[in-house]
Amino acid sequence: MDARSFAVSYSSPYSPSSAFRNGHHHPLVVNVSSLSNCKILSRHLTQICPSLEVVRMQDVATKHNAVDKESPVENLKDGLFSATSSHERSDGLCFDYRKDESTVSITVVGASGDLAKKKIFPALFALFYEDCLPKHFTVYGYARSKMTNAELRNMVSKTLTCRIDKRENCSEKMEQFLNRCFYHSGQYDSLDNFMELDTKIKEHEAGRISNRLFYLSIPPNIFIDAVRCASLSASSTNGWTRVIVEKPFGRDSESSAALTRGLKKYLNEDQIFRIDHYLGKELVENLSVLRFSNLVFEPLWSRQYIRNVQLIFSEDFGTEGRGGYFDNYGIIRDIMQNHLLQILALFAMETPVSCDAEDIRNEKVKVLRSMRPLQLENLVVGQYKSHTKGGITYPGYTDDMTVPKDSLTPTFAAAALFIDNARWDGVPFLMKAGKALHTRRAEIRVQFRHVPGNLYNRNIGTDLDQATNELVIKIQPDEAIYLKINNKVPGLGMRLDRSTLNLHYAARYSKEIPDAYERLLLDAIDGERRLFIRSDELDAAWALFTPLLKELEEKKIIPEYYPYGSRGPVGAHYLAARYNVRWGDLGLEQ
Ligand SMILES: NC(=O)C1=CN([C@@H]2O[C@H](COP(=O)(O)OP(=O)(O)OC[C@H]3O[C@@H](n4cnc5c(N)ncnc54)[C@H](OP(=O)(O)O)[C@@H]3O)[C@@H](O)[C@H]2O)C=CC1
Ligand SMILES: O=C1O[C@H](COP(=O)(O)O)[C@@H](O)[C@H](O)[C@H]1O
Repeated sequence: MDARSFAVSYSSPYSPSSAFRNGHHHPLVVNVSSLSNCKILSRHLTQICPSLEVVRMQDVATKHNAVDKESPVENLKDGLFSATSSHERSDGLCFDYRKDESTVSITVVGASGDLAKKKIFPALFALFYEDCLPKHFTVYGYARSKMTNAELRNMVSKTLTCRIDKRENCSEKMEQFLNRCFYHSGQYDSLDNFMELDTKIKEHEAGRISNRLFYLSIPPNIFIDAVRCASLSASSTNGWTRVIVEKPFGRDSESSAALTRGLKKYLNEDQIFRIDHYLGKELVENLSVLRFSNLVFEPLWSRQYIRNVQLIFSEDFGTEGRGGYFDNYGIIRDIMQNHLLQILALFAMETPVSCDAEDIRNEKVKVLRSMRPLQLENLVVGQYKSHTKGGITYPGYTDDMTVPKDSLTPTFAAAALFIDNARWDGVPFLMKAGKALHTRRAEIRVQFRHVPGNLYNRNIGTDLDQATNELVIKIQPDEAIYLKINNKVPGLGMRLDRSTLNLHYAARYSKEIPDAYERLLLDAIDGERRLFIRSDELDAAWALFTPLLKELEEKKIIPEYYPYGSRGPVGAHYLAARYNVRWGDLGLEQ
């Protein structure tokens, strides 16, 4: 940061406009107390001066020595950002100051792989298309495969799509994006190869402040090698360096702790962004909004009114090509211990002090630590077998060439979990996750208690369960939030039926819903950690599943076989019935 910068402490009475109107032709460097203040101020600034570029400088001053020692910004901490504009306006509100503009270099480690092609490059392009990426950004693909820049661009171009609702300038934008993508071939454990990458990155940084994001899109056995080399040979010397780590974060408490120890040899906890892409899904992000910004839900959100909660994940395809990875993990580690448990924690946590990452993650950890470790008697496991339907034969799990023929790895699991705290005592949280089932969906179902002394019991019939309210949060596909209520059928008689108050996203919002990876990548670039998993959360999550996973493997529990494309093992119904629960996704009306 240049010595001509000046600092202003942001508190609510401060008006950013005064600083501009005073005619300062310097970068405005503002110390704000929190990320949300930072965002509010940033909005104010850009309203006053639309051509202004606001750049967060988080971590710059504190972590590295590159800040000019004479600079008044030397001691500023989190929330620091600078504002610069490239266009001077005639009213003098804006100024031209480019020297301290920062760059963001995003390296996709494992760029030749499935996730990079399917999710990461398309998400980066979508962010670019929406003008969400910083002005000076560059993307690097890194992997062992030999490729030229042109070959990487060609590979990436095949998976880029534009928003359906905004197709203008699509091919032009794609070309601009691809021109910012470069490839470097190297080994994941080579300090020299990462040094070469560093040289390339520096060329593009052209002396600006350097911020670097590494996305580890590689198998977990090489995470530490890659982090060691990236950190020692290619981390930023004057800006931030962050690493997005993909799951799996180990396969039990011990291996997860070892991975964390390995990562922390080279990184601080706040440089590690453990991704759980379900946290980036629109309806999962909306869960807290639904609970904490609507008076009608939060008072009902406890054992007093809620009978059970169901977290359901189902896919209508098998492991298809990922059997080698999957067989070492199974559905409990692949979906339950992370995606479904994260949703459960958000669903059940107490009101956080604020929306700041640490406040939310503190509450999630408390929920996880209040849970009983999963017991074998509360678990049903299944594995899909081959099935022929309509002349087509669908393969069984062990038909996959990469899966051992005698594999007992579960591709389906149903579990009953309990939170032993005052709010949720005795409420079963039922999870169900499976591959090769009859449908693809992810949803949360909240079944409420019966209405005490219901005046209308006579008009409902004998099945009271069918008449209780159910709130469904449909995460995917076809996002929706709907509440099942009882309603009088219009007419002279008094007959009740089940109706639905439905917030169907496609009907309500014309804007296309961004992919989870877009939100998460943007957050990682912004240094927003709210949707990433902290190490103590991870430890608490593994503590719930590790003893059971060991028992399953030691006892060689045989899964219940279910046909490809079916509704899964019947054992899941018995498990639910033990807690007087009926799975909400299997009824006639869903
Ligand atoms: N694919 C998906 O849908 C999802 C993936 N993930 C996680 O994301 C990460 C990446 O996944 P994905 O892209 O599917 O992985 P891939 O198996 O496609 O591997 C990515 C790249 O890593 C390199 N690689 C693969 N195996 C090895 C090896 N044994 N030793 C060294 N390098 C290797 C290859 O690049 P090269 O040979 O060119 O070096 C490959 O292109 C994994 O951790 C995975 O668990 C998480 C959620 C979903
Ligand atoms: O993490 C994973 O998620 C996918 C499902 O993600 P979705 O966003 O398509 O619902 C799953 O297929 C995969 O097995 C798992 O590793």
